[in-house]
Amino acid sequence: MSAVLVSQPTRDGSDKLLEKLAQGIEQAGLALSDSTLKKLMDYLALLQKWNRVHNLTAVRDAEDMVTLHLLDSLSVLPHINANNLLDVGSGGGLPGIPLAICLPDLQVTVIDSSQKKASFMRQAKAELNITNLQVVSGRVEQYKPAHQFEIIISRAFSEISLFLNLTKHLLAENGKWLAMKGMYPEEELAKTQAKATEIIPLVVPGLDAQRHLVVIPFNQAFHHIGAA
Ligand SMILES: C[S@@+](CC[C@H](N)C(=O)[O-])C[C@H]1O[C@@H](n2cnc3c(N)ncnc32)[C@H](O)[C@@H]1O
Repeated sequence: MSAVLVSQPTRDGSDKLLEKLAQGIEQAGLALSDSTLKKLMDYLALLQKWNRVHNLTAVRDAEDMVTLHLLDSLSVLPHINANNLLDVGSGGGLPGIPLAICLPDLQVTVIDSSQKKASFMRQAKAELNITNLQVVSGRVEQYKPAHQFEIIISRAFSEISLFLNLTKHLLAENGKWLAMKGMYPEEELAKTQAKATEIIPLVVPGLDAQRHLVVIPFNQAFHHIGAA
């Protein structure tokens, strides 16, 4: 009797992506529940789906999205200690949406001047039921919210000095700006009189490229900007 070859059931792509995400989260020293991981995966699937038609991000490969978008966004998680946060120029929701998913007690506002990107973020909020997420469509320098923010963050938005200037009316007096950067941003820092109190190297599992988080408290920047 000839041997019967029984093939292993193949894991579908979403299993592999979930495994990659779970491993990265563990390597980053973060502890997230299974339901949070699932929501992050649902967000990724939605981003991929919309990206096919609406060109929300240049990163197209799903595995790259796990590293370059989810794990990169979540690398700042240990540095978020606030009640509310504004993510400026959030695009497809990065880093704001992953942060909102992982920190349900944090009120997250995401703003983008592109209607198309804001529509996607509204869809993500509705489909994934992210109740602590507010989506604003418009230019941040014209944004007039009812309250100021304890943290204003941006990734791939602008040089540090412009980021501070466009958002100075939005930061609470005890608040801080967090600028997510690649290489140590020596030139950008030289161009602003605002003082970064910390420049924290970020570790993104699976990524060799450098990442830095620039921390600028309100009281280290406001007077310089105001005087400019
Ligand atoms: C390079 S994308 C970065 C998107 C996202 N933060 C990321 O890391 O993938 C910059 C985003 O900033 C938005 N943007 C540019 N100027 C803006 C402004 N003045 N106010 C609000 N959003 C702005 C653009 O529409 C774009 O989506």
